[in-house]
Amino acid sequence: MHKIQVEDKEFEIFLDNDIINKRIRLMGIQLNVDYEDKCPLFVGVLNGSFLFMADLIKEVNIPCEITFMRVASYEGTSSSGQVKELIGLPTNIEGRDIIIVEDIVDTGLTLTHILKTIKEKNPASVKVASLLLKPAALKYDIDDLEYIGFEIPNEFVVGYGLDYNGLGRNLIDIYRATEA
Ligand SMILES: O=P(O)(O)OC[C@H]1O[C@H](OP(=O)(O)OP(=O)(O)O)[C@H](O)[C@@H]1O
Ligand code: HPA
Repeated sequence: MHKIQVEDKEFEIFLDNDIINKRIRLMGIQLNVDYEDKCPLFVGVLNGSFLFMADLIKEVNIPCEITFMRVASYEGTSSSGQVKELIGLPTNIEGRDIIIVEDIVDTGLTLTHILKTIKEKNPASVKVASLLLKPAALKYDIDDLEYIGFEIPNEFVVGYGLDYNGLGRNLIDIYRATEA
């Protein structure tokens, strides 16, 4: 089993880059079908979504626009319970079809906050594309989670944009912590 160390934590390989890219290709195909004849605005949630957004958008061949917002709630491996909006939405989104792009939905706190902010601005529609979802960790009901790459167990993961204390985002594969 391929193991790595990030700061004080040991991780083992969980999803390799090949599997991630195959799944993203399928997600792109689904988006091309669902948004045919539309021009959606992809809203990436920084920092974690930057690699997923880059790879997903390469699979999208309909007209579309891309923007980013930045929020933060995690300290180490746990949610602080508060979502800080560090960079807000720069674009007028009234009447637009919005696709929020997240790397992971864990407790759902971040997404709940983002959905509320976005819906207040009267978009035509809002859906979420998240590479990862931890169903067992969800504490909020989220109806708009339309495109999920992988449902994963309630374990801390790192790599492919996801960090542990700011480290590990550059790993091309996704790893899981070997212990809590
Ligand atoms: O469902 P939740 O429990 O809210 O967790 C999910 C959020 O946590 C991570 O962001 P983080 O706050 O760590 O910021 P980052 O994207 O800069 O890593 C991740 O990118 C999601 O946005
Ligand atoms: O498992 C995780 N890993 C990295 N960042 C996260 N943010 C929420 N859950 C996670």
